[in-house]
Amino acid sequence: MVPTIDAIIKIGGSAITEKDELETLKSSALPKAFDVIRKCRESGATIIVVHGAGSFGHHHAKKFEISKGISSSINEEALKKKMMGFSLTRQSVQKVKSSHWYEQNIKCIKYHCSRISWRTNKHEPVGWPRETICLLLKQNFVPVLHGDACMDESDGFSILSGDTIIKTLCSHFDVRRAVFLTDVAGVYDRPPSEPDAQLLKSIFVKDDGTVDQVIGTSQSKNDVTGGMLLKLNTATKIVSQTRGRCLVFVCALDSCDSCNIICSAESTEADLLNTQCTKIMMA
Ligand SMILES: Nc1ncnc2c1ncn2[C@@H]1O[C@H](COP(=O)(O)OP(=O)(O)OP(=O)(O)O)[C@@H](O)[C@H]1O
Ligand SMILES: C=C(C)CCOP(=O)(O)O
Repeated sequence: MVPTIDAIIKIGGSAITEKDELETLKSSALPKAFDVIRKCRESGATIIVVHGAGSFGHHHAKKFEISKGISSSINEEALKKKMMGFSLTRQSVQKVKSSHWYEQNIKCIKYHCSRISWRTNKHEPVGWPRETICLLLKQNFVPVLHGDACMDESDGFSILSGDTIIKTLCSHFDVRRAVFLTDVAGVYDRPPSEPDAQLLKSIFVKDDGTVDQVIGTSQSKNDVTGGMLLKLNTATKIVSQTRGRCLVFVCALDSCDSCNIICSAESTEADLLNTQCTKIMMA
């Protein structure tokens, strides 16, 4: 049986870390994330949490070019360096401390995206721990997952983003909402740092999976998973592959609307009119 998930929540690396500073958490952000998760649980929602890596993971992955995989002509010295980079990337992601998650009394289990549990081929997941996630949900735990450096069947190594994990979960489970919590209010028509950037309240996905709006994006200099562009591609794929059954939202972690967006079961257009977020849905 396909489990129904009320919401998959991405706690973005931009929201919980300083992406330009190596391995730096935003001290006030994790409590906010736990607050959101706790409130969703109190509302009775079945949720899965995926956290981003931010300044944990991306820096090492970039330095050692992990997402380029292992070239067939690589020499022994370069291979050694690559393997060290793979290991450092994975160790770095683990530093977004496991203990934080279960100390919060939310019944979360952080499930590491280990080499064995998630495998990719050409950077797309081909093996993942479906049964374990189903078992955690059945036992009323909140599975907490994250992206990582993974083994790739074609390229040796790959970088698997939490956003891609969410896309995979949405194509195998009956997910009603995917909510990306970041450090900005939603998707803007251009990078929010640019003058006159406008928040887009809605993005409509056409039958062919494309969107009409022209959206300019940028990404942090250390980002190896594509920044807002990957998020937008992921969001449109989720909406089109579920034929709009799963709604996607992008919203700020510190928005007072985030719990409403995640938990209110059937919030209407009108309910969301005054919320600061972007809703991505079928045209
Ligand atoms: N058009 C845009 N609309 C909104 N944000 C944008 C846009 N272009 C660039 N950005 C930047 O994208 C960032 C959010 O995307 P990012 O990929 O960093 O999210 P994340 O999921 O929080 O990060 P991570 O991948 O580390 O988990 C914001 O900090 C914002 O400045
Ligand atoms: C960079 C790594 C290790 C993967 C995490 O990707 P994210 O979820 O896009 O932050």
